[in-house]
Amino acid sequence: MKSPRRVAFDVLYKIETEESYSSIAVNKALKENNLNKLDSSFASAIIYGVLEKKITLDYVIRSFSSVRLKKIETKTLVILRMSVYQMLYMDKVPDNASVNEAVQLAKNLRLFKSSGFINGILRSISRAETKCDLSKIKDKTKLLSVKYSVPEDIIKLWLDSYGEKVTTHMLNSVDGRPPLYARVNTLLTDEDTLIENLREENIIAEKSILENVITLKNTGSVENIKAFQYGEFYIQDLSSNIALTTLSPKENNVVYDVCSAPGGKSFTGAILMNNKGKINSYDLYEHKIKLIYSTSKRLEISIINTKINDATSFDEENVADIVICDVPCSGLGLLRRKPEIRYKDNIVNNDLTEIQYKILCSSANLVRNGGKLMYSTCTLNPKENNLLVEKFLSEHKDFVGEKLILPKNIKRTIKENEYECSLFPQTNNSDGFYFAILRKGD
Ligand SMILES: C[S@@+](CC[C@H](N)C(=O)[O-])C[C@H]1O[C@@H](n2cnc3c(N)ncnc32)[C@H](O)[C@@H]1O
Repeated sequence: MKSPRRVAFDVLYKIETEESYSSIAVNKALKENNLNKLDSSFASAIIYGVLEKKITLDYVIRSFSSVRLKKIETKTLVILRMSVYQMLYMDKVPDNASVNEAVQLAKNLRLFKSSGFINGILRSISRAETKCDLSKIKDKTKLLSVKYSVPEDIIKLWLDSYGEKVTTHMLNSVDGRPPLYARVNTLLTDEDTLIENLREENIIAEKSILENVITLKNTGSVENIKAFQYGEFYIQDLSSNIALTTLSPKENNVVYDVCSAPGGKSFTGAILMNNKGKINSYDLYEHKIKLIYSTSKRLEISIINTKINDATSFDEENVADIVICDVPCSGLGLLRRKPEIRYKDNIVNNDLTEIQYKILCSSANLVRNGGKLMYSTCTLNPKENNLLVEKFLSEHKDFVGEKLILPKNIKRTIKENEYECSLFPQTNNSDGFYFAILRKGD
């Protein structure tokens, strides 16, 4: 059986070399290696911690290494990061233990030449009074980047777009595991009964700041929970729930959800519509469409029709009361949930805006006169959000921004047009998210 450190190493090496998603790689590795609860949480803490703190850890390694970071081969670097992470952030692990374990791991991986190098660097870090000395960094963007382990181009984007106060609050909130939110399926149960049922299964379930959205802890694998199997809830972040509650679809509406998989916004729409009316849920990929179909069945939702379609064009004859346009995006609002996203190349200067704009324009043709169009992303980048919607409104004079009435308890972080809202993790404890609601003139 593999040790938790070895499992953590395998996952981190895989993410580093194959661009796997952390949550998928972690769940798979924990299941395959049959680690007990304690070892699983130790391995997960190292994996997520190293991913979150990679830039900071590399800064420390660079300060103590005679070899340039780029010249250190990947397996050795991963072992160094794991050990430095334990020394810097895991108080319960004595430095000596983390160094010895790192050297042993290197030997187990037959990295005999590197084990001396690893031992040397780690021993000097462990002896140093100040392990991470940021005082030498004079540039503000670089300092924030190393301190919070977020690449400089993202820091620069946020400083320029949202200012220093909002950016530092956001950076302070991107570490650690985010809350796990679940939407109550009020077609089948109510919030209090579901919480009680979950507590009977030893799950810590609590109300959130939004009605019918609860937080879950101590779940283990969600698919094994009885209330989940009975269709009484599904996992959906607070941010999407805020957007859908604000959009407020009504019974007997016709709704088109043009980029819908895995289906969260369609399900919440159907529940708010009391399973009366019609929702067409489109997506580009068949395997993703199948997921919507199977979850609808579990939730006993009958008004969703799934269709494969490229949302840059439609051949629908009928128009809808509401069109939801939740486009593919750079995902900068998800740094807490998927820490590895931040290190992708060109995440800020991406070329997604072209397809996002195309999808928004083709979706606009599906809205009836007087109907609503919601544009949303899970990113915090004005180019994909505010500026794109501003351009749309300037080129589509038949649409106007609709004043948003946010649900009770939900607070804005920055001043924006009244038809749009950027949600920041530090304010409502949601993922970062953006949505705008536009109405087509009668
Ligand atoms: C942000 S996700 C949607 C999440 C979904 N609305 C929810 O709440 O569960 C974006 C989706 O757009 C789909 N997509 C990407 N390009 C597309 C296109 N050209 N046409 C339709 N769907 C597309 C992706 O497959 C992905 O499922």
